[in-house]
Amino acid sequence: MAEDRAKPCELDQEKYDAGDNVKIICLGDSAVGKSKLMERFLMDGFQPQQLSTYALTLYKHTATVDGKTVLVDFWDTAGQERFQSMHASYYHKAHACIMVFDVQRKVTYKNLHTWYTELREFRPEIPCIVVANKIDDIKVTQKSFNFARKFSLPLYFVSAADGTNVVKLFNDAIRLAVSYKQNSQDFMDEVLQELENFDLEQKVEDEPDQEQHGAVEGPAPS
Ligand SMILES: Nc1nc2c(ncn2[C@@H]2O[C@H](COP(=O)(O)OP(=O)(O)OP(=O)(O)O)[C@@H](O)[C@H]2O)c(=O)[nH]1
Ligand SMILES: [Mg+2]
Repeated sequence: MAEDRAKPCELDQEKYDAGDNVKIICLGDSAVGKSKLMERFLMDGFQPQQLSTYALTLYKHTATVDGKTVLVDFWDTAGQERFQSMHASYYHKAHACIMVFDVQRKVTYKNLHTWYTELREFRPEIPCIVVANKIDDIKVTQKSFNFARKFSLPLYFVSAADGTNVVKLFNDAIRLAVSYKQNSQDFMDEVLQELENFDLEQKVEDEPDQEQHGAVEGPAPS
């Protein structure tokens, strides 16, 4: 097993052009739970392969979309906050992006702007899902996070710790990636529409009249 892990992974970008292979990248500050989310989803058969490049993990996954087998490469990285940006090759030929923040740390939410700006520099059109992770520990509502709405991005409330919405998140990300590769926006529209009516299942409901206030980024109490 140790031998497998030690093997460098072949970074052959050409393979992403082939057939039904898609590349999905994960962005977000350190410790928001990117790796834990991937591990949660891929637990029954994931194969992390350490690349020779530091701190980059490639998770291989096989999915079935509309009866067809799709090979998915999930790209995960660590410690970006030290460099504040990713190398261009990380974005190269990505078909979808999962952008994670930690609902317990506001700074990780604020930094979504930086991540999103960089993503769009390299990949202006790929589907991007915003992920509010760690909802197991805290009561949150959709209204608290306007970023996704502002950019018309789907927003998922998840927990890598208890598994809430993790399978849905990754399956939808895969479908979006495949859909993007096939040059169709249909599934993106479907997801956005579905999430418009998305209620935080069994989570706290806000009073209806708070809905119009939107953002919660008020000044910190002195
Ligand atoms: N309560 C709770 N803790 C979580 C959840 N997901 C991750 N964590 C914890 O958050 C910490 C960071 O998780 P990682 O998955 O390593 O974070 P990361 O985004 O991969 O961080 P880097 O690799 O440094 O970029 C760990 O201590 C996890 O146990 C979650 O859903 N709920
Ligand atoms: Mg990590």
